[in-house]
Amino acid sequence: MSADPDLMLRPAVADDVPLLVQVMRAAREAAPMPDLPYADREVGAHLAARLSMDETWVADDGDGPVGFARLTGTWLDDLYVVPEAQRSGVGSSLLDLAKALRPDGFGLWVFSSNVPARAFYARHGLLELESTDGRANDEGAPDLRMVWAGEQPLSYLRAQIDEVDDELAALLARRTALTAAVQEIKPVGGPAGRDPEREQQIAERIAPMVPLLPPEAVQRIVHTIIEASLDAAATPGRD
Ligand SMILES: O=C(O)C(=O)C[C@]1(C(=O)O)C=C[C@@H](O)C=C1
Repeated sequence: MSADPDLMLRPAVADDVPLLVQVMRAAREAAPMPDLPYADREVGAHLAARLSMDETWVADDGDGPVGFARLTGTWLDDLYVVPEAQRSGVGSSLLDLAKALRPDGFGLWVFSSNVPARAFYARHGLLELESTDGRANDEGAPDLRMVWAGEQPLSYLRAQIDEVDDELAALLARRTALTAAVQEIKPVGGPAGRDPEREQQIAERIAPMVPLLPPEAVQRIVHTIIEASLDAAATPGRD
């Protein structure tokens, strides 16, 4: 649907903050997501403090804010539209603005339960890249990281792959060192003398944490890592 012709997108000012708190609260209460775990005063103080650090944009229909978006350098941290103005193009206008302001792409977190918001972002070309059990967010509710991969999506996604590969390399280094340490106290005699039962337990324990891979694939990866680590531990002068 096309947006209200009177709709204006403008940078937020300090006077907007109390109304933005109301927009956020109304939007959250109407959506299938956890309640906001803060008082209005705390939300207002946070938004006010972020005004000078982030880019906060208000969607104003002439009678005041009906939605707003808050962008950091790489995240769309808030995008809220009051229930009465939803499905009228306000959210799309704010999201299009975010894309124009961050042509290299951005990420956002959405609660897994918020199926309408996930569908809205998917319709606008965002990808779901990661899910969590919610332990790390203030609401303790499962969430998803979605990204808009920007105008050069291959570059954006490759940069994300490089970041994850750095983490994988660090984990691989730690794990290889642990396999070598176990060999010091309980030699299995190199790749030939492995403990298949223990390796099976490891693969079965972690497979559910990698739902996008079949359990057999996780098992192959675990075995490959252990084999290579045992090889390295048995090869003098590698470290
Ligand atoms: O847990 C052990 O007994 C180990 O030797 C460690 C380890 C591993 O790296 O996880 C290595 C070889 C065995 O086949 C099983 C597991």
